[in-house]
Amino acid sequence: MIEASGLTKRYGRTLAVDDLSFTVRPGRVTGFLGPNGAGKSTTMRLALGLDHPTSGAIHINGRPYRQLSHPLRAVGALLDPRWVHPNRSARAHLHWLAVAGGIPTSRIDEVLDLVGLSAVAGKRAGGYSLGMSQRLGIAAALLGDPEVLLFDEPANGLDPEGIHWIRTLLKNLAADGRTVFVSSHLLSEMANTADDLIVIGRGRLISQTTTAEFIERATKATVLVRTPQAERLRAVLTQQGCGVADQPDGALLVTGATGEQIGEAAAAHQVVLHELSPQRGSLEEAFMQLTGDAVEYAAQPAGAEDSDLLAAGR
Ligand SMILES: Nc1ncnc2c1ncn2[C@@H]1O[C@H](COP(=O)(O)OP(=O)(O)OP(=O)(O)O)[C@@H](O)[C@H]1O
Repeated sequence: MIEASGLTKRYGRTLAVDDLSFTVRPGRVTGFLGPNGAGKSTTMRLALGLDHPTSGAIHINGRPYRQLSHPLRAVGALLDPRWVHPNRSARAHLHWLAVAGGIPTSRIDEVLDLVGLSAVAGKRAGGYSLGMSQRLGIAAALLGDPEVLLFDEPANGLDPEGIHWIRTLLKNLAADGRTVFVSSHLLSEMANTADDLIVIGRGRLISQTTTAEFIERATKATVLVRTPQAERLRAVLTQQGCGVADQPDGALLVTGATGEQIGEAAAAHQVVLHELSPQRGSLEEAFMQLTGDAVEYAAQPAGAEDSDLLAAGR
């Protein structure tokens, strides 16, 4: 369990984390979402005792990180995959961590196997790709077989097969009863993996819900209607309090009623329908609607990557 209460971190004039309160429960994957610069990494660093809150607190299993008696066995974290000494092999790096953390060295081969690095475990980490470094970082996080796991953007640098692998791993870790807290600036990545979502923007909490509720609430349901009697239907629906917007091709986009309700209203007023199709906003739209005003860095459209465009709320 991870609990933040009134967590605040100020760097000079920047309020990186602003009065955040949330709970991350065991047995579930919790996605920690927000555009670039929202304060996700800062929150994770505060959780791991790598920085001090300006005010408020973040506790792991009821205590601040620094007061945990066996921190490596209680919490595993992947923050920056590139912090490994470049001349050290994956095996040597994990050996060093195991000895320092009082973890049996027999665990090294288990975690190397788990992350698929056994074949390259003797090679120097400086030659690893970003994806391999991510896997080594995840191996290090799992070394102490911890109950609580924090991963900062774990899919960074992974290819599609690697992304699928990390999704399955996160779900399995949660199914074991662990607390799994994973940051990402991409909602699409989290929507398939996370059971719960904590969404922040400019350091503040925007929403904490289950992923299903978030999607349901944030995507505004609309119904696309085609009829040769558009004016008549518009009058009927407007009278019932629906929103009706004209589409360039003559169709109507209706809000405030389900397809069923629109169909029944049309039948009651003898309006012929040619099409009645419920629309669902995309997850990215939902995320952008929620975080659009909370964007720290607005990317330039020219040459910007998709992820930057998303983060910039475009
Ligand atoms: N050590 C620091 N000194 C000064 N400002 C900092 C420091 N660390 C973070 N910040 C600022 O705090 C804010 C939040 O940054 P943070 O890295 O936590 O966001 P993030 O959500 O993790 O973003 P990203 O997705 O880009 O990693 C940003 O404005 C950042 O510039």
